[in-house]
Amino acid sequence: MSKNLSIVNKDLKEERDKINFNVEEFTNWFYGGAEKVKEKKYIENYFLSDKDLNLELDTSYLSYKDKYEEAVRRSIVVYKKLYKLHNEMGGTHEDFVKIMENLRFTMGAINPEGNPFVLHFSMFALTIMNMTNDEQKAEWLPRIFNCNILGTYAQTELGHGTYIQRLETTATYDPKTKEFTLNSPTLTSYKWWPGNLGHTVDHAIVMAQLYSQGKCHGIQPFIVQLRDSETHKPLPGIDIGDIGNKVGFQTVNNGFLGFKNVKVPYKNMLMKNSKLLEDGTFIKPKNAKLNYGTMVIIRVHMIIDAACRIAKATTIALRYSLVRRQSPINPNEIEPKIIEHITQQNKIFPGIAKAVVFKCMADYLTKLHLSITQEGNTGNLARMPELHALSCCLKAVCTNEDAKTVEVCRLSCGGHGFLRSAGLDDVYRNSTAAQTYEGENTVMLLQAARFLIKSFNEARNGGSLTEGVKYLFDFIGRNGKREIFDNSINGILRAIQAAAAGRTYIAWKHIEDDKRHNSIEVATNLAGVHLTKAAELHGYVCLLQVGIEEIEKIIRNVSPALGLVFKNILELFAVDLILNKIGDVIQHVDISNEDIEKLEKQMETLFKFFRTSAIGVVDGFDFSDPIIDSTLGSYDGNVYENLINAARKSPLNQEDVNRTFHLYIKPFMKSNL
Ligand SMILES: CCCCC/C=C\C/C=C\C/C=C\C/C=C\CCCC(=O)SCCNC(=O)CCNC(=O)[C@H](O)C(C)(C)COP(=O)(O)OP(=O)(O)OC[C@H]1O[C@@H](n2cnc3c(N)ncnc32)[C@H](O)[C@@H]1OP(=O)(O)O
Ligand SMILES: Cc1cc2nc3c(=O)[nH]c(=O)nc-3n(C[C@H](O)[C@H](O)[C@H](O)COP(=O)(O)OP(=O)(O)OC[C@H]3O[C@@H](n4cnc5c(N)ncnc54)[C@H](O)[C@@H]3O)c2cc1C
Repeated sequence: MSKNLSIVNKDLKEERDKINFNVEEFTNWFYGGAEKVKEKKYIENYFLSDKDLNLELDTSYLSYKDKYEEAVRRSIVVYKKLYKLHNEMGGTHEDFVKIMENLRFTMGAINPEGNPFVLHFSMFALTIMNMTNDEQKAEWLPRIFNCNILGTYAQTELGHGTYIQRLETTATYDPKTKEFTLNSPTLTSYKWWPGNLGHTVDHAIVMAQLYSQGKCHGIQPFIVQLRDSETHKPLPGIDIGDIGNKVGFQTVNNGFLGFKNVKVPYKNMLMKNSKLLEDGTFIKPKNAKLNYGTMVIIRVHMIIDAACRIAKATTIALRYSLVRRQSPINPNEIEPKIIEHITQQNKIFPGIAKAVVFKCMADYLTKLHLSITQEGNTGNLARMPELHALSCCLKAVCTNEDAKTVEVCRLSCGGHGFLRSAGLDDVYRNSTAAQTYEGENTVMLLQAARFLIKSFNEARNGGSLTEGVKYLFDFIGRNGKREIFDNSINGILRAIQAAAAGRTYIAWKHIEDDKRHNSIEVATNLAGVHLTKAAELHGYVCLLQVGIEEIEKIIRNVSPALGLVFKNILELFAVDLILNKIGDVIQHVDISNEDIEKLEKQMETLFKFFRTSAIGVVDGFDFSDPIIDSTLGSYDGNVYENLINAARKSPLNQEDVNRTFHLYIKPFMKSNL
């Protein structure tokens, strides 16, 4: 990639000269303030400038094993520096969090196919922080923080990932020895998928069915040592390894794990929620789903990951579209920048708007999570179901949109988008992995739909509803009449709400009708397609509603010029959404053909306005070149130079003639067949 940032492609420079708002002001909003931006830049540079990382090496050309080993090596360089920087900054917990938050994105540039330690610093540490009692915290947290032990979160098994109630790993308690014995009674009970498990970590949180006093007490978390701390050899009774090549995440070292009579001490069961007395008496938690808490936290975090992947992909696609020229629009004119083709705008602009609205949602959900967790810490668990439903719903809707948008961005780059050097393939692979991990998206939508159906029943019976689903009252209040469409942002919101409520009603009615001949469970299964559609529409309602509220606040706090850009972005998001969901809207909203045509025209007007702001917004996402890591999306826009330079680095181009010519091709050509 070209290094000389001063020589910016002239087409791109011309675009930047026309930006009519303060890009830095946008960046400050995106990262939560000028101070945070400064920190981000400092931390990013602190790590990425380290020559020991050897970022010049294009790891995509390495073998599976070499990729893993290089990812481990680079990660250790980073983590050593992390502790050095942490000390320099003052060594507080807040400092550590600051560095980790920024490292999340920087790590993507260092290990593009995944981080072999990611589970240690996320799900392993979080589970120990949130599900242990005070003695356990004192014992484990310092060792985790100092990396004296490394861990992962081992829940999924060969036979079960979704329906975790049926996990088969057993932990049987013996009050005489005060130990649990862990076993994998079947092949399908082998742990399968946990990240970093294969060869990297030596500990794991293992989710296993607890047996005590002859009874099964459901799945509980245990801290289990898997490998010897000196030799790293698997401990007796542990069968462990890597699960092999995958669609992506090649360096995450996802693993398998089987237990044969592995002894675990009493104190290693995480006891914040469920408790087991030393004599083997089990004490139920206040809510059995408290043991699912780590999954909820990660689902909340996944919304900002989705926003950032979209931001990265649209940055690449837009910068490329502003320097690539092809196909004259008027036959006698010069070839335009491909962004002038309106279909190209339609591919990229709504994606940029999604990144912004998802970021608003991520901020909202993070605050909600914090406040509901604080309530939980005082023993009030009333809002747990709401948080669960919302995090499931948005995890699914945002990662589905993320994968779709990233793929559209790749397509918008034509042939060059298919090159690895374009930088879109790892983003896509990470997006598509996110559709499955931390709860498969259909399953997540069905969880959200459970909440919607409950709320619908509540609304019909005149009960009370949480804020986010109050629109169900409006639907019921209309008594079968359709919502009348009006072409304003709030009109669009009401239309999507009517579509979501209408689809919830269809699903509800489907269940009620089927219940006459079937059990409620069978009836619910038969309504599944409607339920997922209802949950998806509900997710869009939440996004638009939060988008409207947050962007109104932003507009009050930023300069008028940037305010106009935010207004434009919000409208883009809303109009794109309603046009994409028009089939659902027509079913429940009185909307005419003229209204739809007006919306389509409005979209064109919005594109026209956004045409000049778009580059400012993607520059404002502030991904530095090493983070973008793209021949098509670098800041200087010197796409063609970048492409040829990257091609020259192909291992095949390091010699004029490849040995296969003499070995196979020449003899074949001379053989006269
Ligand atoms: C530059 C750009 C770069 C940007 C990117 C940057 C970084 C990204 C990089 C890396 C990514 C980071 C992380 C590393 C990657 C991967 C890690 C992956 C880790 C995993 O992949 S780790 C395994 C996750 N594995 C799952 O995710 C399993 C899914 N499966 C379940 O989650 C459950 O199994 C469920 C819920 C389907 C059924 O569970 P069940 O059978 O026990 O429950 P049941 O259906 O009976 O429901 C009974 C009642 O409980 C309620 N309920 C349920 N859950 C609740 C909760 N949590 N809170 C409150 N209530 C809850 C229900 O709502 C219902 O309520 P009601 O009855 O009132 O309706
Ligand atoms: C990259 C990656 C990293 C991962 N990391 C970890 C990790 O660190 N630790 C860990 O423990 N796990 C991890 N996992 C496992 C992951 O959490 C599970 O794969 C995921 O929860 C889906 O479960 P499953 O594989 O059992 O899918 P399944 O549930 O078998 O899904 C298969 C199909 O069945 C459908 N289906 C299943 N149940 C229902 C239902 N109730 N209603 C309707 N349809 C249904 C699904 O929609 C899907 O179409 C990871 C997975 C991936 C891909």
